[in-house]
Amino acid sequence: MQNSEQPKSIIVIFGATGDLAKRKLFPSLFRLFQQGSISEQFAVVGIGRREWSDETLRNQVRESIQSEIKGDHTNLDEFCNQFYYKPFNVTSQESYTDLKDMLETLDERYQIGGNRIFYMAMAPEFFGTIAQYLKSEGVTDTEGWTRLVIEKPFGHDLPSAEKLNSEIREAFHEDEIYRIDHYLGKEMVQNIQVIRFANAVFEPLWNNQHIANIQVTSSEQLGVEDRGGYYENSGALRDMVQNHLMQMVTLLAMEPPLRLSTEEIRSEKIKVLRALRPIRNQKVIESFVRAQYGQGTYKGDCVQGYLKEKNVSPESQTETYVAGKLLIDNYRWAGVPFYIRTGKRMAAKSTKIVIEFKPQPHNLYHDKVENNGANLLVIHIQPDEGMSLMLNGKKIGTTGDTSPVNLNYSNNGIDGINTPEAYERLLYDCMIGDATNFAHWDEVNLSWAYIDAISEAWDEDQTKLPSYPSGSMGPKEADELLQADGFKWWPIEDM
Ligand SMILES: NC(=O)C1=CN([C@@H]2O[C@H](COP(=O)(O)OP(=O)(O)OC[C@H]3O[C@@H](n4cnc5c(N)ncnc54)[C@H](OP(=O)(O)O)[C@@H]3O)[C@@H](O)[C@H]2O)C=CC1
Ligand SMILES: O=C1O[C@H](COP(=O)(O)O)[C@@H](O)[C@H](O)[C@H]1O
Repeated sequence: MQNSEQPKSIIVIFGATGDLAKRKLFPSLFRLFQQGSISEQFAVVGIGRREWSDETLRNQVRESIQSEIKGDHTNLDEFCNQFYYKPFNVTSQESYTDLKDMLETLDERYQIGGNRIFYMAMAPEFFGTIAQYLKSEGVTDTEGWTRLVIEKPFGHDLPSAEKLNSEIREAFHEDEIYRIDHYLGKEMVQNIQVIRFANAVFEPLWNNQHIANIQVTSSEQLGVEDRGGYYENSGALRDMVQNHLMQMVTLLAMEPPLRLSTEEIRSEKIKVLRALRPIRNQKVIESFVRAQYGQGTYKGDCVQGYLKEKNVSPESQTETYVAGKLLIDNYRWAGVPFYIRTGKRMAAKSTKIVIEFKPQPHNLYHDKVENNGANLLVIHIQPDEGMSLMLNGKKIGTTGDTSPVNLNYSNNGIDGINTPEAYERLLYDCMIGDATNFAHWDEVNLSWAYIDAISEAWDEDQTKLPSYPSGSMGPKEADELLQADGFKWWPIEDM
């Protein structure tokens, strides 16, 4: 990645002693630094309660980079020396005055011009308090720009998201708020728009005349690991569907924006969410399947079911798997189901989008093959990145039969390097003030409204949660969801 603009700013990380900072933020900042994508006029201030010194934080940053980034570590010391640490409890108002003084000193030292990013890498219950103290104690009062980066989850449901939003809006304008959805930083998620809007062959077919259904799968092999406490209050619906899967659906379904500006793109995505057919009560039960992983296998080893995981109630009704059918009530998509599914402890770690085109009105080859293979466009989000187009060709030989042909394009080998980490792009976008790949409040609001109706129906439904064996692709109920419409899930493991 080569960026022409070299933004300068102080990045204040609330939660710098935590897991996210260590695994994602420090390595991403280092990559940007190494590429020259951020100017040398930057400083990072880490905050946590631990009584660390600047030196302790710098050592942590160094270790995190050495373990996360293989290869070139040139300029690592230079990079680490621009990190500073301030221990305080974020609920203590007085500490913000010291923070303000510290930032002013660093601003002067590195000639940053008052630009500040406040990154909330902490539990969400602190977001509102931090934002309010940043404002009341004058930390946001600078000559330059100030931006707030908010990690997920953005609320637990619509009312809590509204409350959080109104708290942070007292201190920051909407255009200063960057709500992270790390899927929006993934290479191939960003490529959805390009595939659609830069190819004359796809856009004319991108509608209910030609598309039979769209399937979005994001499966994981890992279980909840040590996040049982968080996951018990979340479940797959809130953890993955409300944000990542809904975002992918909006990108697939949106109309072409007037231009590629943040406002125009967001406006089209919001229209998709507004067009979602609302579902309640029995309709939820018919359109959405939830399930929990049971005992099974993971990479050949026997693993326990969800109910035996750490910090999980043995009676838990929390879903670790969701499959659902969304309908979008507009001219383009009337009658086209968007099927989504996500789960933990599934057969593969994979995120893929399959666009299944309608069959031709008449099969000229009916005397040789009853049905030609379906034409599929597959967008490979991860772990492999690329796309493939499943067509039909003539079977080699004299029979004249048709046979499937797979046109495959893979990003993976192109530059011989991995594509940038999602966090790397998103941090850079925030520094240059590009909010396109962050969620606007209206998107969050509309997706919570849709999700809340599902959780309400599930809360009232007394039926026992179906189980699926760890290492499988989910429960049979998810297959039945598509069979009822005459479709099937396309296998994602071997596409
Ligand atoms: N980890 C990940 O991969 C992902 C995390 N997220 C989100 O990012 C956020 C952070 O997650 P994660 O890093 O895993 O969490 P951790 O529990 O690892 O870290 C929490 C951080 O908050 C700090 N902290 C807690 N209470 C206070 C306080 N009162 N005052 C000051 N600092 C405090 C801790 O510092 P100390 O202990 O020193 O006080 C620590 O640095 C969460 O919102 C999570 O949902 C989102 C996606 C992925
Ligand atoms: O946001 C989350 O995403 C991860 C999956 O992310 P991916 O980039 O590895 O696909 C998921 O494991 C986690 O539960 C969820 O909070």
